[in-house]
Amino acid sequence: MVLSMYNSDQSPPCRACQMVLAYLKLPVKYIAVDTLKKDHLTEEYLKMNPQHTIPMLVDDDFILWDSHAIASYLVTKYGKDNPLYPSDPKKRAVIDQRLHFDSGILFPALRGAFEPIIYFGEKKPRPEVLEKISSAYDFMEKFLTKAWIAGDELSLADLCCVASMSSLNVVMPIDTKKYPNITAWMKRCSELDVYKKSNVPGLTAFKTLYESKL
Ligand SMILES: N[C@@H](CCC(=O)N[C@@H](CS)C(=O)NCC(=O)O)C(=O)O
Repeated sequence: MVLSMYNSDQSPPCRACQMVLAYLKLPVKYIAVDTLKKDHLTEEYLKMNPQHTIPMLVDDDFILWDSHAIASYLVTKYGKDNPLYPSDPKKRAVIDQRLHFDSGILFPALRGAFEPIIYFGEKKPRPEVLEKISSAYDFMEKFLTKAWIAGDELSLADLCCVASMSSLNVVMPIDTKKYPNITAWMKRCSELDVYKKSNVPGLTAFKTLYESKL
């Protein structure tokens, strides 16, 4: 097995995969992709991933993109029966639902906020974007009735959602009084070794970049 991942530490979906790789203690070679320099739009990259997104995993001759697909592939292939992504159909289904929530709600809200600022010179997030973030926070608060986003155990869904949520917190700080469940969950996540090792450095770089453009 030779794993490589096309990566940028600032990218929340890349950080989610980094946390999964670190959790499973898998050796990986990171290949830096600078989207500001359009590294992801080269002919060579597009041949591998026509959707030109990062993260992209290469496992020998197998190529896979999308952080959620990568995260579940890694546990299914290399972390058999790991509680991060249990094989019990109902437990797995709830985790999948939260992963789709990240993919369909959290990350699009984040992307809608940071792209116009980082890439297109806008100076503050648009009001409709802030409304989407606020609605995403409302959903998260309701989901978080247990310690972790999919129940009593830490799962892939926590690692993916916290990469997005910690970045959304840069764009629109989470109101600790209005969102006590989110606040407690974010604290729990921030105490994980993988969060400290694989989310904090990229999150700090994302914050610095985002704030430099305001
Ligand atoms: N749903 C995808 C989103 C990936 C994504 O959009 N990544 C951004 C960086 S944070 C990217 O690749 N942007 C460049 C592009 O889409 O062309 C995932 O979870 O991997």
